[in-house]
Amino acid sequence: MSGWLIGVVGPSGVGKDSLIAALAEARPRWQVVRRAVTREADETEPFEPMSRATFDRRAAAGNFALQWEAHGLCYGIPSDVPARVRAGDVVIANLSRGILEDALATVPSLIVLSVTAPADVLAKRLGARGRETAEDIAARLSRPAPPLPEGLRLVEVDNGGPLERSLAAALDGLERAMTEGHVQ
Ligand SMILES: Nc1ncnc2c1ncn2[C@@H]1O[C@H](COP(=O)(O)OP(=O)(O)O)[C@@H](O)[C@H]1O
Ligand SMILES: O=P(O)(O)OC[C@H]1O[C@H](OP(=O)(O)OP(=O)(O)O)[C@H](O)[C@@H]1O
Repeated sequence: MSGWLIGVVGPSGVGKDSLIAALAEARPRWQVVRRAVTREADETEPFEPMSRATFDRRAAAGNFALQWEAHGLCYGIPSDVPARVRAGDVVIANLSRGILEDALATVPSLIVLSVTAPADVLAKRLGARGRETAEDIAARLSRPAPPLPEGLRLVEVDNGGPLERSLAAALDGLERAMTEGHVQ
């Protein structure tokens, strides 16, 4: 039986990486994708940091199943992800809303976990996270939200409240979507 790709999307600061870490702790068999990102390593997310030149070389060599640019950075999802999902693994990745059509074409057993929170909460969280400058935070907050494509298996979670509540809602929605997906 095929596994699943859980694509976690939502605006900067909404809590995608926090929710991904909580999901992985709650479901130890679910595997978190280590993205390639053209940014210095930091504590917010376990990604593979690399230069733009290395990223471009890896992309040309076919090392990414999905790739995109946002916030002046390049992001890549390793090329083994589709095979891992076909082999039955449940794999979680922090994705851009702009590449979901590509993601669905690449991994048909995709479930999108869309995370939301009010704008004032996002601003406060990005400030507290302290990864970006004030200027970068303003740019992230003013970036228009790419629309979600039609026809996705979609689970929506409001992370405006405590993370534990969002985790419970996400687990419930994701496990329902997995059960429904497999009986179709
Ligand atoms: N439910 C929550 N309540 C309070 N703070 C949160 C919650 N979810 C995330 N945070 C905090 O908000 C900041 C941004 O979260 P993060 O997971 O990095 O978001 P994203 O990956 O979507 O940019 C972090 O400092 C994180 O600890
Ligand atoms: O097209 P969008 O849906 O707006 O998403 C664009 C990018 O923003 C997030 O990046 P990143 O992980 O660098 O930032 P974040 O942790 O602050 O969300 C997300 O993971 C995407 O890579």
